[in-house]
Amino acid sequence: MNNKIILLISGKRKSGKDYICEKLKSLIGPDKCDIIRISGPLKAIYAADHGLQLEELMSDSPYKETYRLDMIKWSDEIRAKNPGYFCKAACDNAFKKIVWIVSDVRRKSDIKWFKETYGSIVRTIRISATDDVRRQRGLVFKTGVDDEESECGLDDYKEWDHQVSNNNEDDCQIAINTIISIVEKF
Ligand SMILES: Nc1ncnc2c1ncn2[C@@H]1O[C@H](COP(=O)(O)OP(=O)(O)OP(=O)(O)O)[C@@H](O)[C@H]1O
Repeated sequence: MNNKIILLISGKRKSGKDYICEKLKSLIGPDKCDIIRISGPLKAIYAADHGLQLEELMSDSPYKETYRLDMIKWSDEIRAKNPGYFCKAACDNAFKKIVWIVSDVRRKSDIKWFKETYGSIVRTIRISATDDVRRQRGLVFKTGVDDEESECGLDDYKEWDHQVSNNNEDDCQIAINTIISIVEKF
């Protein structure tokens, strides 16, 4: 089954990327749609390289935070040599579905790789929420995370196909409707 559309989702921490992506997947249907995380194989490769437990790295445990900074540095070194390395690994490992939702697009090089690889079926979507709302959802600013490329690399990107807000349930519903109508056009 070939992809008909690939949605690249970007947003700051706690903007609600996972929340919206999970809703989209259940509305479109898991038989037609899957969520891809570029950080999925990244964490698996990092864990294997460093003798760590992948399950703990993937969960929301304090353990994950301990390695977050080092993982960013390590992956930046790999990306410097091959910018699409982790994007390709994520796609290679993904189930073939009509709709792929890539839920953690963080860099201009991620968008470039997807557009070069998949062309016109790629749509870019930026989700935003105010700083207050993000803090209410548990965001605590971390130097070395929130001021790094992995978090800020797309702040000045201007070519989003669609931009949606997710400050509350009403916003979320509008965002979902907007994205579903994009998918239905394909
Ligand atoms: N529209 C919404 N209504 C209610 N709760 C929401 C909404 N959007 C997100 N949340 C909640 O806010 C928290 C953060 O959302 P989520 O994990 O989806 O953000 P994220 O952008 O994926 O964050 P991170 O980049 O840190 O993984 C979660 O607890 C989620 O349930």
